[in-house]
Amino acid sequence: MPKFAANLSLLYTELPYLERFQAAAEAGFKAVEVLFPYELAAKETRRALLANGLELVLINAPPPNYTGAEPGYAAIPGAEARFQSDIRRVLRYADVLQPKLIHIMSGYATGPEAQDCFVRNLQWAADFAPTQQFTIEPLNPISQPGYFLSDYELAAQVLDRVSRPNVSLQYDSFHAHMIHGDAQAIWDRFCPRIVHAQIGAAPNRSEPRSGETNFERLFRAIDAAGYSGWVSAEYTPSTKRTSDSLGWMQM
Ligand SMILES: O=C(O)[C@@H](O)C(=O)CO
Ligand SMILES: [Mg+2]
Repeated sequence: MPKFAANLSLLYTELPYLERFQAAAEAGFKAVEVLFPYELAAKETRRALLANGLELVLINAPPPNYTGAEPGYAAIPGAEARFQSDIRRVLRYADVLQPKLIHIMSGYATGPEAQDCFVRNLQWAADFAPTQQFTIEPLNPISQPGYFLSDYELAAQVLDRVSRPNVSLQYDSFHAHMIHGDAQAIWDRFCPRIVHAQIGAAPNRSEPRSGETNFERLFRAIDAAGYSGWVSAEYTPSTKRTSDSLGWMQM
């Protein structure tokens, strides 16, 4: 079975943020991810990680997203200064939190100029922080209309042009299914360049087992690919308590 991590921005939201770490550890998770840990000082999140023996897999850049601001500036021509100052801020958090990965969000944009800008900005971030591993993640246009990185082919093209060893692909079974209609086919095609995976059923983004993706088959394929990264549970539980939604881990 793959190594599962818990996304604490979507799981355990029935609990206050700092209590989610203990709940995840009690459920057996050894690693977590937090999309936007910027509302609290980094040391608060660090304390919660240490107290519960948890590794931090991933945070997102830039802050914030769910509060209604733009989901990134990386592909927006003219916003380079904003992009760079956001990355510097995220790296200050990363100094304290030591996330394995930072997911850089493209923002809303379209066309060849946006792609050129995205490539340049990713190269800048990769060279500015050469020991940090970065990811990009295609998001589906129903959940994120107008988001630049909305396709895995496009992500592969961008990564080829960026050509930096510390910028790679983040796979999300929910988005992959919503974009391309088949999460498994996208895993099979792009797995050699995937350094981080997230899972959620489609189309309703609830726990694996429901929906149109065959997760038993997907987990077998992840193992067969020799993938050694984390597979993060990033879904909205259909149950009141997240702990009641974890049956899929025993598949
Ligand atoms: O899939 C998602 O929505 C996330 O992984 C994300 O980073 C968007 O904020
Ligand atoms: Mg995701």
